[in-house]
Amino acid sequence: MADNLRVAVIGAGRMGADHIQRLHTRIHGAEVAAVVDIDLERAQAAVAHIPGARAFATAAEAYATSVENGDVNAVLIATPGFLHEQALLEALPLDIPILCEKPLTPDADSAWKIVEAEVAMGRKRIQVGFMRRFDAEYAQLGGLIRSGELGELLMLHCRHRNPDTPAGFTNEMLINDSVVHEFDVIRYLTGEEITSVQVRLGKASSKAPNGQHDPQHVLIETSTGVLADVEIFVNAQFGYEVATQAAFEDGIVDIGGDGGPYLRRAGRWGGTVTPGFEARFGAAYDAEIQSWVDAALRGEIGGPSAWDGYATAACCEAGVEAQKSGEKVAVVLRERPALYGEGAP
Ligand SMILES: NC(=O)c1ccc[n+]([C@@H]2O[C@H](COP(=O)([O-])OP(=O)(O)OC[C@H]3O[C@@H](n4cnc5c(N)ncnc54)[C@H](O)[C@@H]3O)[C@@H](O)[C@H]2O)c1
Ligand SMILES: O[C@H]1[C@H](O)[C@@H](O)[C@H](O)[C@@H](O)[C@H]1O
Repeated sequence: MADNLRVAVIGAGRMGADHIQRLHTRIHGAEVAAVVDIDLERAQAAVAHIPGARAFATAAEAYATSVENGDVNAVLIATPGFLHEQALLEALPLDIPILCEKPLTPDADSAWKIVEAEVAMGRKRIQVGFMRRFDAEYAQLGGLIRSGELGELLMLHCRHRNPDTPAGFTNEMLINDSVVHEFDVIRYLTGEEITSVQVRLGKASSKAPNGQHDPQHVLIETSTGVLADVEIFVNAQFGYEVATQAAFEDGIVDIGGDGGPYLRRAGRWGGTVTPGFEARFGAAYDAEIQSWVDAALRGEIGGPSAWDGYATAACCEAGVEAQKSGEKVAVVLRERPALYGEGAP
């Protein structure tokens, strides 16, 4: 096993660039060896300040000789979600560690193909970028749920608000690019699979680009009947907010509220609004990628697996169907392969 991960980052857009920076400056045991972007100039700009790193327009070129000679021994996929299936099927046969940004893929069938390909290899190579599992407050809430000190968890009320959406963000992506985080974190917090999803469309914001009905109200049920509601509001203008209130038999817990300094100045009080996911989850991304690197150097994965990617993709598929029908749609999962063990998600 290598003592250093030499990572090829596929996709140098907003998230890829953030991961490149983190791998280059803050993560121990890893370096950026190659950056691939269909926009070659963007890849070149991304490697300009990283000695030894090379830029390519396609993953195939980056893998061609460099995997064989050890120049590249890990892959981080940060292309848009609808391209992950192709990127994963190209990277998996290399039999090297893969961090795939969420979603694994946007729908259940394509995600299952990835699970099948990994199962055929016989070892877990894919970690999915559900970084909320590495956020300190979500981890504390998970600890409280598992400890039982507030009794049983009964309900979760989730707010997921983004300032605006990038070009090409579709109505389906409110579910399979955004609510996919809640699907994963609800599974992680409760330790249960999700059994149904319903979506209610109410009054829409005039700020939502054509084709998007924003906000939406998503109702989720887990296998023991924990109910979660999510306000997904991706053109909320004011800033970024991801917060959850958990109702227990013996108490209420809030996480993700505005933090930071509370300022009083010139007759006013308040603080600053979080502008985006980089600021809200910066520490969680660092912890997530460090965990991936540490585990990869031991030949393991250090976070959510392809099974988690598949289970959430099945929820997304149900959610997209529910957007259209307004009905409660059941989430039916295939049998969990032995490779992914048993027990909590
Ligand atoms: N975990 C999180 O909180 C979080 C935050 C943002 C984005 N993401 C995820 O990261 C991924 C990328 O999102 P983004 O916001 O950076 O998107 P983006 O559009 O900013 O960047 C995507 C990049 O991929 C490149 N690209 C497109 N097709 C390519 C191909 N075939 N080969 C190589 N490069 C190609 C584009 O040129 C672009 O530079 C998505 O899966 C998204 O869901 C996760
Ligand atoms: O890709 C982004 C990212 O995953 C953010 O964490 C989420 O808040 C956004 O809704 C999504 O579009």
